[in-house]
Amino acid sequence: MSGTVGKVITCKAAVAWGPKEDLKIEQIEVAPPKAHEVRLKLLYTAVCHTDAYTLSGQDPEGVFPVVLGHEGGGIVESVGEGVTNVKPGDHVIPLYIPQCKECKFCKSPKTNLCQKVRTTQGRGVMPDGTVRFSCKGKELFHFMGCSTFSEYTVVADISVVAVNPKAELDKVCLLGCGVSTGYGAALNTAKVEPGSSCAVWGLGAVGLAVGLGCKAAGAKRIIGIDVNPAKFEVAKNFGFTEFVNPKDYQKPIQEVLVELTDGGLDYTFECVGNVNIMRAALESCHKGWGVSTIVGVAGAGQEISTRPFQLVTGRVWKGTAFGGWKSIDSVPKLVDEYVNKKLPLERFVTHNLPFEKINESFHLMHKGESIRAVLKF
Ligand SMILES: NC(=O)C1=CN([C@@H]2O[C@H](COP(=O)(O)OP(=O)(O)OC[C@H]3O[C@@H](n4cnc5c(N)ncnc54)[C@H](O)[C@@H]3O)[C@@H](O)[C@H]2O)C=CC1
Ligand SMILES: N[C@@H](CCC(=O)N[C@@H](CSC=O)C(=O)NCC(=O)O)C(=O)O
Ligand SMILES: [Zn+2]
Ligand SMILES: [Zn+2]
Repeated sequence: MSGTVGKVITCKAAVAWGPKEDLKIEQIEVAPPKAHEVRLKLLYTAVCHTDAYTLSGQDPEGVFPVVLGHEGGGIVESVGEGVTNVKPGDHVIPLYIPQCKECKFCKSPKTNLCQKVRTTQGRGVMPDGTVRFSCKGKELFHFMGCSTFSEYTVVADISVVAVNPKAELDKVCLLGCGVSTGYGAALNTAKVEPGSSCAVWGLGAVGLAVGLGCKAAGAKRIIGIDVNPAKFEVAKNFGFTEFVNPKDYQKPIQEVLVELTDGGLDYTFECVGNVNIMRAALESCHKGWGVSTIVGVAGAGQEISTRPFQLVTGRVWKGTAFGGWKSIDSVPKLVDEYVNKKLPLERFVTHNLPFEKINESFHLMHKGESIRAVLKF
């Protein structure tokens, strides 16, 4: 049995003390897991745009001080009473959408949005309403049920899954959010069909993973749209067949795309988090059957709009969270897809950095220079 079991662990974490501030590397205390909780030692984490969104102060659920992070890979250090799904030593991925298998959402095949701990998770606390982190005498909030920007974290047992130990954690950590989300948006939410035409706004990790999903589904045309043309060369490696930069056109991008595709696309995806692009993506869809999927997360107070006629005439507006994957059932299968060389996670890793350089990872993302920077503890 490990010498840390049942004890408070002091370790390194990147603390967000307030919105818009750089994260600060601090020594924090991590309490032992309570019943139905698991304490993990994270080995790797990456930064998703949603971490930056919450840090920007635009997230209505954002609370500070907080330990952000939700794309991670690690090893179970200890488990609380009643935990049966994982054990110390297991290689695991924390899950921001849990799967309790008991709530009505879990029992429905129509959704992956388990609601068992959603309320407490949104308030930044564990299911019993308390936190496991402290620093300099102050309590720190949890984030998205994961808080992977810490060497050790505590999560609910339904928010963690064991994966094939042969899979490198510095790659499969990406399945905790961005890659799974984009891939599933195409396969599960939109259900892209063979021979179809697709367009994806935002060629970050999420949008590039949509490209892989569209390709896996047999799409014929996959158009990548970004205002940073440096993304186009990279995206050729993710199934994209052609590219459009909205800055190259005077007219609305939906008009450009409808002309380019003989009346519109079969499937479009918004992976930026901009409500004007969400509208353009819907209006770029083909009359009668085009499906537009919102993946990006828009800031507090933002609303989408379009003429209802767009829907009356057969376009469909959808959205996806974690690509529609029921997390505990699906993440181990996605890990196996990586191990079997079907899902090329290594293509998303543009930088490997020590954990202490986490602020650089945010800067690289904002400058459009990284797809994912994987941080090593
Ligand atoms: N629904 C869900 O479950 C999830 C949603 N997200 C959201 O997906 C979005 C993308 O996340 P990441 O790929 O991590 O971000 P990222 O920052 O790596 O990529 C965003 C891309 O959008 C491009 N972009 C920015 N403005 C644009 C514009 N006006 N037109 C076209 N392209 C533009 C950027 O150049 C960049 O390539 C974020 O909003 C994030 O919060 C992320 C993960 C899960
Ligand atoms: N807290 C935000 C909502 C943020 C959001 O939409 N999150 C996505 C995941 S983004 C991952 O990187 C999501 O899955 N949402 C489902 C959920 O139940 O939160 C707000 O309050 O607007
Ligand atoms: Zn559930
Ligand atoms: Zn994310």
